[in-house]
Amino acid sequence: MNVGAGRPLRSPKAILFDLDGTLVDSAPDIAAAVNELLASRDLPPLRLDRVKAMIGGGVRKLIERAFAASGAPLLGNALDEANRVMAPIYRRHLTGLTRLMPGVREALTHFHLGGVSMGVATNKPQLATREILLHFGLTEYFGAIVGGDAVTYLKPAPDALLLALAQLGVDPGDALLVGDSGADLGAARAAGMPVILLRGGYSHIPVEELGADLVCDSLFDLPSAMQGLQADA
Ligand SMILES: O=C(O)COP(=O)(O)O
Ligand SMILES: [Mg+2]
Repeated sequence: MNVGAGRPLRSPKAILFDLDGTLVDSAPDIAAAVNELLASRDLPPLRLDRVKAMIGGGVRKLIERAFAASGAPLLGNALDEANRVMAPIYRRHLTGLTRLMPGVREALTHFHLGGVSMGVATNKPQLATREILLHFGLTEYFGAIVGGDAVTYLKPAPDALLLALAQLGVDPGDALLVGDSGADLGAARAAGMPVILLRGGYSHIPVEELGADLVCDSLFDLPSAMQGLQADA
């Protein structure tokens, strides 16, 4: 565990959540969007597990990885153009196949009742993020919702986390990030926040190997895992 991480890990003033792979299992919708884009270029579909490993770096990075994996890498203007074509496709595949990750409502209710401020900091575009949270009736839990297009640099840069915390009025040292990937880990470290990573998300590296302050099986376990931390941790 990181020095100084103990108190905000046990009783943070604010918790920021990643979206894809943390609050929602959105990979089936994202794969549907990617495969529709690939089909429009006469390329065969990618399997869900392959697309999962491409999620977490924003939509442009997803497209870049998908075309590279399909043997048709895109660079510069061609990637920009594919990104433009993807935008309306992506918006049609936000909630049809997407489900909440286990324990989301329980964890959000728990922290809400405990007076903890909450926000979302994701590399997914802002409007898509809002639409998904609205679909699942979760918007009201969050005092800040920051998407990847609301900041200059995506996670692992700290920008989205710092903007969300500024909106919540909480210092990074009093807050905690819950995520599923190396991008989340990097962003939290750059922002000076402790980080809990969940198993079962979209990290292509086992989360135990990423160096988080704590690793949990799911959001079901999060409150008890936090309470179980030693007072002097
Ligand atoms: O759009 C993505 O790459 C997913 O973003 P997230 O894991 O930061 O929510
Ligand atoms: Mg994620």
